[in-house]
Amino acid sequence: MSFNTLDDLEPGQRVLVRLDLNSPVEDGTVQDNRRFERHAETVRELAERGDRVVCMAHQGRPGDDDFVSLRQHADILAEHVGRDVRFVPDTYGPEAIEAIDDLDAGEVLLLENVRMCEDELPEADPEEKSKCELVRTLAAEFDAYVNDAYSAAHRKHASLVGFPLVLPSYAGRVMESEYGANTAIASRTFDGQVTMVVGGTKATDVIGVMNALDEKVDRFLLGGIAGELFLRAAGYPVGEDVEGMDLFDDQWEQNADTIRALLEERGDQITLATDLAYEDAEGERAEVLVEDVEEKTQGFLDVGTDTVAAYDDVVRDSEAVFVKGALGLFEDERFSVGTVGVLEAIAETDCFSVVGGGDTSRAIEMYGLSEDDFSHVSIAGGAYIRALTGEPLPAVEVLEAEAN
Ligand SMILES: Nc1ncnc2c1ncn2[C@@H]1O[C@H](COP(=O)(O)OP(=O)(O)OP(=O)(O)O)[C@@H](O)[C@H]1O
Ligand SMILES: O=C(O)[C@H](O)COP(=O)(O)O
Repeated sequence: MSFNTLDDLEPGQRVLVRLDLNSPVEDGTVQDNRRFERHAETVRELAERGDRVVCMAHQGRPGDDDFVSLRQHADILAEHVGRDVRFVPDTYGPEAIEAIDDLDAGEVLLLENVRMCEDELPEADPEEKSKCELVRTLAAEFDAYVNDAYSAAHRKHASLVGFPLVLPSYAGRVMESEYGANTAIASRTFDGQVTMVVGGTKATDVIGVMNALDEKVDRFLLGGIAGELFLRAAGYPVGEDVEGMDLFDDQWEQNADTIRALLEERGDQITLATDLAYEDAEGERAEVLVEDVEEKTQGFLDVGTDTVAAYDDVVRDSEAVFVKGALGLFEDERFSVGTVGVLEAIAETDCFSVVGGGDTSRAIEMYGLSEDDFSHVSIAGGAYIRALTGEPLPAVEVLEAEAN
C-alpha cells in the first residue's frame, strides 16, 4: 500500500476525518447500516489515542429526498463508537469553527452535510479543490487529514481530494481494508463463469463501467433501475418515470446510447428480467410478464419469480459472482424476493462472491444471511466496481501522491 495509514500518525492531534455515512433515509429517518459500524472503528481508535476527532461526511444529493442534515447520523455513530458524538449544524462557518475549537482530547464532533456547501460538489482536480474556501478554512484548524471514505473515493469532491495537498494525510482503517480487499479481487482470475448482478438505483455508475468489465465478466444479470433501462432499450414500454419518480428519465438521457451499444455488441452476455413485480390495488405484491406490459402506469419494485429462478440457475453455474445494487426495493419485504433469492443462491454455493454497495450490503443482515457465506462484503458500491475495472479512484490517488 503506498499511502500513509493511522500507524504513521502521531497520537494527540487535531484530526479531520472524512467518513462515508451516506445512508438510506426512510420517511425522514436515517437507517443504521454497516457504514456506521465500520467507520466507528476508525473514529474510536483515534478518540482512544487522545486525538480531537472532527468528522466530515455527506448525505444524499442536493434536490433528492435523502439530502438531509447529519444530525441523526451523529446519534447513530455515537452508538457504534461507544462515546458521545457532538453535532454542529454548520460545516466551515463560525459555528463550526467554534465547535471545533471547543473540542477536548478524545472528543468527537460531526460537521453538517458537506454537500450543503457550494464548494464541495463540482468535480475538479485536487489542485483546484485544494484552493477552495471550504478546504482552506478547515485545513487551518487541523494537524492531519484522514480519509476513510473508500466508498466515495470515485468522486473528485473537495472533502475527498482537496485536503491531501494542504495537510499531512492518512488512510483510515476502512479505506485501508477496503482498498486492500478490492485491489486483490481486481487482480484475481477465474477459470469458470464470472457473473455480475447489476441493480440498484445508480444505474449511471454501473452502466458507465460495463464496457470495461467485459474482460472480467461473462454474464450480467440485470434488475433494479438499470434493468428497466435495458428493457426500455430493448423496446419494452418500461424504464421511464411515472407518478413523480425521478429515477429513470435523467439516467436514460445519460446512458441510452451506451445501453443500446451494449445490447447490440454483447447482448448474449446480458440477461434481462422476463417478469416484474409491483404493488396491486390491495397493497399486495403482483407480477406481470414483461412482454405483457402495455404501458407503465406505476413503479415496478422487484424482478418477478420467473426471473429469480433463471438468475438462481446462472448463479449456481458460476465460479464467481459480483453483486452491485439490489434487484428490487428489498427494504420492503414484499419486494425483497429478487435480491434475497440471488443472495441465498450465492450463499448456498461455494463460488467466490463479492456483495457491494452501502444499501445492498444491508440486505444480508436484514434477511438473516451470514456474511461468512460471502467472500467479501464491501460497503462501497460505485467505487468497488471501478476498482474491479482497474479504473483509478481519485481520492486514493491523491493520498498516494501526497504520501511521504
Ligand atoms: N425497482 C426498484 N425501485 C426502487 N428502488 C429500487 C429498485 N430496485 C432497487 N432499488 C433500490 O436500490 C437501492 C440500492 O441501490 P444503490 O444503487 O443505491 O446501490 P448501493 O448498493 O447502495 O451502492 P452505492 O454504495 O453505490 O450507493 C436499494 O436501497 C433498493 O431499494
Ligand atoms: O453511497 C455512495 O455510493 C457514496 O456515498 C457516493 O455517493 P454519490 O453516488 O451520491 O456520490
